[in-house]
Amino acid sequence: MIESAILIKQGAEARIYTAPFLTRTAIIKERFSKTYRHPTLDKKLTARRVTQEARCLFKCRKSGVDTPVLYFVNTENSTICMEFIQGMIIKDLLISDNEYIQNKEKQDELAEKIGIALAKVHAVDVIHGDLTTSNLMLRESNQSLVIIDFGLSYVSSLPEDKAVDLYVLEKAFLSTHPNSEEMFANILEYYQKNYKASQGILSKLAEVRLRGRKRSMVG
Ligand SMILES: Nc1ncnc2c1ncn2[C@@H]1O[C@H](COP(=O)(O)OP(=O)(O)OP(=O)(O)O)[C@@H](O)[C@H]1O
Repeated sequence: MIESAILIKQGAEARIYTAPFLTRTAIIKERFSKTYRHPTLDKKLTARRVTQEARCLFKCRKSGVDTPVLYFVNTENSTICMEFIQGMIIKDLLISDNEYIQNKEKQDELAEKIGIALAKVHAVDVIHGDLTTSNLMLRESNQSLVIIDFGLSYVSSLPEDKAVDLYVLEKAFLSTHPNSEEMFANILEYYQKNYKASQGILSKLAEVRLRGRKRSMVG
């Protein structure tokens, strides 16, 4: 890792650093090896994951979703270098910013941005894989909604996969932000308005919810 990099997060799968990049600040995400895996297999799987994350990030950005700009990828040392987003994490906004907690109009504005961004992601068949309010940010400069952390992303055109993506976000919303049912319903409304193929996905979402409820009753 470059000398001036500062470790900001040590996760289960990756370390996240900030580091200077030309005249800017970059985020460097370094995946580390899993010691329980055979070294050759591990190297191959880690390289595949790094490539997949970079591909999905790039695919979304190319189609008009605001994501960090991809600076470079190095599969040899399993790192992705990308733009550092100056802004607020949506989870923090909804937990500690009174403007958002109390103002329905502000929440609706945010729901529209999230719904439109998700519609664009799914329209190019990217499944984010880890949609939570921690992986959504608002850019400080222009208040644009930015999607981060494509670490579990993959490409699929299946309505079922898109529905599960939405379900994961719904679960995250309802478990992290009390009384956010209306806001999440608005997100889905904007998603639907901005994505022609959404009908089948929303029907699948109803099925996925039902399965989730049955599972939690058994468990
Ligand atoms: N491009 C970015 N700009 C600004 N901050 C970022 C960026 N990428 C990541 N971060 C910060 O680092 C944190 C961890 O990044 P990321 O979610 O990509 O890693 P992770 O280890 O996969 O985390 P998680 O456990 O949430 O899956 C984010 O929650 C965010 O605070």
